[in-house]
Amino acid sequence: MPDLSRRRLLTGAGLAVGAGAAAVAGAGLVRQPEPARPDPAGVVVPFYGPHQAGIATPVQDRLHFAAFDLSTDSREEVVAMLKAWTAAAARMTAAQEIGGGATGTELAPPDDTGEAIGLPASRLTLTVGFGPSFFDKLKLPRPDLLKELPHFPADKLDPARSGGDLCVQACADDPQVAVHAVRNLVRIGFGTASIRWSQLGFGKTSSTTPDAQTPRNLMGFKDGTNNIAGTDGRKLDEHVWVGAEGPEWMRGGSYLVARRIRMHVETWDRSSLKEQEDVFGRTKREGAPYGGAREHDPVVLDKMPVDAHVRLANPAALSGVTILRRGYSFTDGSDGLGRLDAGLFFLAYQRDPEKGFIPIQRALAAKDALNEYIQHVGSGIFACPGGVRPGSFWGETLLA
Ligand SMILES: C=CC1=C(C)c2cc3[nH]c(cc4nc(cc5[nH]c(cc1n2)c(C)c5CCC(=O)O)C(CCC(=O)O)=C4C)c(C)c3C=C
Ligand SMILES: [Fe+2]
Repeated sequence: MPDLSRRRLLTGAGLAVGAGAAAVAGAGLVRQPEPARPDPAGVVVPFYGPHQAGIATPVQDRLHFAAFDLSTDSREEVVAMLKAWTAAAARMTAAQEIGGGATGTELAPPDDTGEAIGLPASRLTLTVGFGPSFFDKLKLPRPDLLKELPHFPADKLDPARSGGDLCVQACADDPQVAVHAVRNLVRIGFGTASIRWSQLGFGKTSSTTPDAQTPRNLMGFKDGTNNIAGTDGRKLDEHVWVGAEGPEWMRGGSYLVARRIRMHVETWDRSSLKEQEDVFGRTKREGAPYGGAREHDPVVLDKMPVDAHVRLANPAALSGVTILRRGYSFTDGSDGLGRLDAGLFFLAYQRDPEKGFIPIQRALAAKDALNEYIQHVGSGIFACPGGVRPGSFWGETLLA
């Protein structure tokens, strides 16, 4: 017998589908989340807080990232959708079914699609961002720092995998939980926003937990060694969280750059170990920087080849420029030419893209030895607002 939280109630998520999200908000029917239930397995990441979860949160194993386009220029409809999304997100991240649940009445489609019934929260986080076109479509003032990214040499961006008015980053330790969350947000958004492109990811390629073992990317190298730790409040404040310089709704938020980077793994696999290590300036097995013996030994730039990836991207080479990386590997089948469509879905959070991704990518695009083996094929930039308080909704201070 389902508990009270799973019984059918008249709710925002249910009404948003078909009747339109605006009707939900107007009628004030968005149900607030229930008090958190005991979490013996420690798998619930709190949804509310000064920052959105999913940025400094220890990186989960799986990703489902989705970029959406608005199908309306009505602010009221977008507000209604964001209210319904927020209410659903608060429930899904606590392993609660949304709306009237997955098995409400026989006579209507269930509010919750049901594939997460019985699954733990799996550390699900849902993080929302607004792209530059969101502001243009809704005639809202765009934050000064949210500009379309410049073109970088060798970019081969596919418009069908780039841009988007909004994005949702769903991360969880169980892929079914992440996919369920995005699917249900898509369903709620029907008529207001639709998916433009999406990306599944696995095998996190960046760690934000320095004590944990550093994960490896599909080139076989440890990735995330020199990253900002999610516990390093000073560095997060300096490089990731927007402060008083931003519009109020962005305080405690961050700018997200997403890049779908294809790896030519077949070419890579035919290169010598020496060539592979020279490309990064680190050893393959240990991940030690050239000139050092252990993974976390200090990076000494002039011990590395001049075009080594790490030498070019290290803050010491770029007047201190630092980002928080949160990428995932992907393998999306093959390309019809006998090659895997595999690579890195690169996600980076920063306080200011002009002092983060952009200068690093300019340096890498100009002379990174890695360029022979990769190609940037998708791109997006999004302003992720600060955290959500109980009773508020994603972007409230921007839109309300
Ligand atoms: C614009 C930013 C970056 C892009 C794009 C990027 C792509 C990319 N990186 C790897 C693999 C590794 N990157 C490593 C370090 C590293 N990379 C960036 C930035 C971008 N990478 C930074 C800022 C750093 C840290 C540099 C430092 O401070 O020393 C490493 C080494 C291990 C580590 O520190 O994480 C690897 C390996 C790939 C495969 C890739 C594109 C497909
Ligand atoms: Fe890198």
